[in-house]
Amino acid sequence: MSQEPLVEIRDLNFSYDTRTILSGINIMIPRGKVVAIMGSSGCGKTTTLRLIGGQLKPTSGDVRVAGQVVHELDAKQLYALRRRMGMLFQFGALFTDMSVFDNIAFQMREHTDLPEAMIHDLVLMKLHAVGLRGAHNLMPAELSGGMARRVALARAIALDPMLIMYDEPFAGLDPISLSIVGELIRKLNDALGASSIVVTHDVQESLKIVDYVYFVSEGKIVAEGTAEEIKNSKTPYVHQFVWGEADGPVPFHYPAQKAYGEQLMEGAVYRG
Ligand SMILES: Nc1ncnc2c1ncn2[C@@H]1O[C@H](COP(=O)(O)OP(=O)(O)OP(=O)(O)O)[C@@H](O)[C@H]1O
Repeated sequence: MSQEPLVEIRDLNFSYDTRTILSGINIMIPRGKVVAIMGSSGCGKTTTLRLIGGQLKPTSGDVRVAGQVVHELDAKQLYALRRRMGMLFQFGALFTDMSVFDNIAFQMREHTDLPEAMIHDLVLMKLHAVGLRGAHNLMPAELSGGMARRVALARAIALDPMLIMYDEPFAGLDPISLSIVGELIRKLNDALGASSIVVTHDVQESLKIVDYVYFVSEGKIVAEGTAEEIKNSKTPYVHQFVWGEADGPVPFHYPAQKAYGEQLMEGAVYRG
């Protein structure tokens, strides 16, 4: 992709203590585009989002957002940058003791000096954008899973962010809600003129709405391309992931110590 980048990740390495999570990652998110980061559980997708948001610092390499190196910002600059990022956390995570209205107004009250009358209108506009204007008085417990996710989307765009990050936006949704949420991700991105990053396992749903995909496996980018290129990819890992095959480069079994009996048979256990 040759467009102007909003997010640029260069030669990024990240470890928790001695455990390497990401190695040599290069990702570019152009302005106006929706980009997916896909890969199996534990491959480092959420970690990548946390590095972009500045909650974690790289071991080496850097993440630039709107031209700024995130880990070089001081607390005030980082706060200002985060204000321009919207985030949908895994499972939406609404505040359960606040109404739908207050969940969305929360961001505006925290980060702006807008008068309450204007916040009121803006909240209703955001809810209208996700088709839930009529639900503003409900509590999260009164929402279906799909509605709750849409409220979380409205909250993620409360401050008109330039970058929206979605961590598993499709998890646990029925097929209809899934496609509504997918279409909203695309529609909200384009209406705001923002860029979006969608971290997901859900290949089929995201291929319908994204411009570009990065595949991460064991902390490295193993494939990338447009949705069309990914669908037609012959790369074994991508093929296995896209078509949900049990056999392929991704092992079915998590690497385990051999059972005691197996070790005995191989003479691997010393019996003194
Ligand atoms: N605070 C932490 N300390 C140590 N290891 C961690 C910490 N947080 C995450 N990890 C490990 O880092 C690896 C990557 O985690 P991450 O959450 O980025 O994966 P993921 O690709 O988002 O997975 P999933 O799709 O299951 O959410 C995992 O093996 C996880 O166990």
